[in-house]
Amino acid sequence: MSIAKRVQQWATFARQWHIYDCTWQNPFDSAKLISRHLMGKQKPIYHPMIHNRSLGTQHLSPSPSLLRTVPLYTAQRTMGRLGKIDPSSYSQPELITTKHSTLQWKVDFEHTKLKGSVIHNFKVLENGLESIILDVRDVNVLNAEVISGNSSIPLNYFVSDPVEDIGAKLTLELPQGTAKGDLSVFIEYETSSNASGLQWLNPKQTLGKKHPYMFSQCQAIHARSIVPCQDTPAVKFTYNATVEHPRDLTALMSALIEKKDAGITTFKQEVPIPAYLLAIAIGDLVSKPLGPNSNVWAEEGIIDECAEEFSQTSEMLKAAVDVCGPYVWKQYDLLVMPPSFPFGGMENPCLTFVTPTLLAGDKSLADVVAHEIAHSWTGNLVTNKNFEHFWLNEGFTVFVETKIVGRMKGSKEQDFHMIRNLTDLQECIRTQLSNTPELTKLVVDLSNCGPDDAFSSVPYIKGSTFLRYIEELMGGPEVFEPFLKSYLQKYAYQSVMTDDFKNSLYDYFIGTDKKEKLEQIDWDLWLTCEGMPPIIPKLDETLANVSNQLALLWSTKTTEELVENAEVKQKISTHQLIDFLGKLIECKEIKDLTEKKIELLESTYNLKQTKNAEVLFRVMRLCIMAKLMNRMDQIIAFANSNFRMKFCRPIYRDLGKWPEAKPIALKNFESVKDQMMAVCSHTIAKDLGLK
Ligand SMILES: CC/C=C\C/C=C\C[C@@H](O)/C=C/C=C/C=C\[C@@H](O)CCCC(=O)O
Ligand SMILES: [Zn+2]
Repeated sequence: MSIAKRVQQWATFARQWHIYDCTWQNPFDSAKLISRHLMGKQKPIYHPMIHNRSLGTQHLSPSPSLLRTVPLYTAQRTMGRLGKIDPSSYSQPELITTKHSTLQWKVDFEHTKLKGSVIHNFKVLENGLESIILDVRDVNVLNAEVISGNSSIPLNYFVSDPVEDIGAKLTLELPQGTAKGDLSVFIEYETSSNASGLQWLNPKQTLGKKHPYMFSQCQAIHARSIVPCQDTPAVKFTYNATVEHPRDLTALMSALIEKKDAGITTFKQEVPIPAYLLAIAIGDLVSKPLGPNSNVWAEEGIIDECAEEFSQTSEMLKAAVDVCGPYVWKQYDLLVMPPSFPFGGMENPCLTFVTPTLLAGDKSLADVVAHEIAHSWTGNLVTNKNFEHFWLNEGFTVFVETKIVGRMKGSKEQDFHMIRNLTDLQECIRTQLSNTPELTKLVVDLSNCGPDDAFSSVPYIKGSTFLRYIEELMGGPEVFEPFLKSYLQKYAYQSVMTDDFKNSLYDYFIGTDKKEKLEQIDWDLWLTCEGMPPIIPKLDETLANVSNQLALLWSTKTTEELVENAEVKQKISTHQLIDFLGKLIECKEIKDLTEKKIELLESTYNLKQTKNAEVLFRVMRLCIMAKLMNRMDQIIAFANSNFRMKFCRPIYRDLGKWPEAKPIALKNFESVKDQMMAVCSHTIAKDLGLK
């Protein structure tokens, strides 16, 4: 029987029986490998197995007769734990790692595709490596070659069936006897027109209305939709890129610009980065300086507003250097994105992407920039090895962000910043995570869950609360900040797991008089318990007392009583207003929550005029809580004004729980979902029960 026929037979058999090889490949690949083994062409290093989530894994001898005697188990999900190091990646960094990548892209706005190639310079870690496994998602691979001196040898390659949320596995078969050491591979490919990591806007969808726009968002695992790669943060590589684009547009990347020449821009990133930090944006963009080695980029219509809103960027950078040590990325630019950008900010190196919903007019939301600056150390320099340890990126970043706030505005503001975060965390655990309490753990299990579905504020806020607790325990910032610097220095340019942090904390303090304090940290409680942080450190509540008091008044008094109350008219800061509204939403019961009360709220705090998205978001949620059908146009207009998930997910979730409003929400979602990035439409569809 020919190999092809045998493979076909095995593929059918393996699909039916849910058989996978030991690295959780898909049935077709397993079939191919098993057949090669039976034909004597494959060393028996691949052990077919049957996986079942509740029964675990059954190892099998690769004999069809034996396989037939195994009872039929139905795998509930075909994902399983993909790689040894990273459950969200097929790649095998323990065998081979990417050192440098050279990207060559032609941006095709007409077909909404990137077309081109990548050369990966790998380091092979074992003699006799048989294949390279890369992650891909909806990518059309056209050719693959191994480069040897001035010539190249074509490679056999095959792409597996895709697995939901994860994408597919690209296997490049290496020549026999491939030795340890350097190896370069050229891959020619094009992206799909609906690559999950890219967003294409037609001119009408931009501010200027004249030119198209394209941008990427690769975190957590969407880099694989724009380039075949080891899409795991366990691997870090430098890169060069040459991008061919319409002449009248500006191309930017998460790198330094080397040269711009008539529609061709070249970039270099000399600091090793994980694939999720690859980023590109192309549009009709202009810039304004924010400081030495720092500019803000945006469409011309908003550039002055952006420069004003983010004018504290240089001061924030200085504070961050004071906390974390030298800045290694040379440039710190901001790019203010179109409103469909799904996050508040993304820490793409040299070029942070931020949402235009930060443009409040009073710099009150610019702390997101402090957060993204902090990532220059926590996340970008010291990186989580896989997304189960995402708190090492985000918890540390929020911790440093609050220190930047503290250095710029004092300790009362710093602690209020933390308290506000805790209000948001409580809301998130009560609503978004109510059906998935396992995702409220600090370290999560992503074996059967895509990172986008696990994303929440838990790693951010529970993580930073844990660090603040440890800081207090060890003796405060004077003692802890030198440790933080040493941890960042020790693991700079590397990827880490929670145990690396734990070990370095012990190594640092074990020989000091703080040794006994270490024993008090209940790691299990903090890392694996569900719910709110088990211990809330003592925080200065001066500023929070005002928002607490207002939430209490507005939730317990009638509208008539409030009209007479002088306390509700006291002057409060924008942050106190945001926290007060957030706490009001969290109240178990709000007395007399009527149109009249919301109108009084709006007139008392000038809410009708506000352009602050955080304020507007909370007012819209209160309108939904009050079931004000006459405000539906305003609610939908807010939900359509931007597709930042922090805002539109809760709005859709709230509407989904209000029977009269649900059909309106569903209809609106259907009409706008194609303008959203894939991650946003995917998660909202899940929240609404459409997936
Ligand atoms: C425990 C969670 C595991 C993995 C999640 C990792 C990534 C998920 C993915 O959906 C990407 C997240 C990107 C976040 C970027 C910026 C955030 O800091 C924004 C926070 C929300 C906001 O302000 O809009
Ligand atoms: Zn972050």
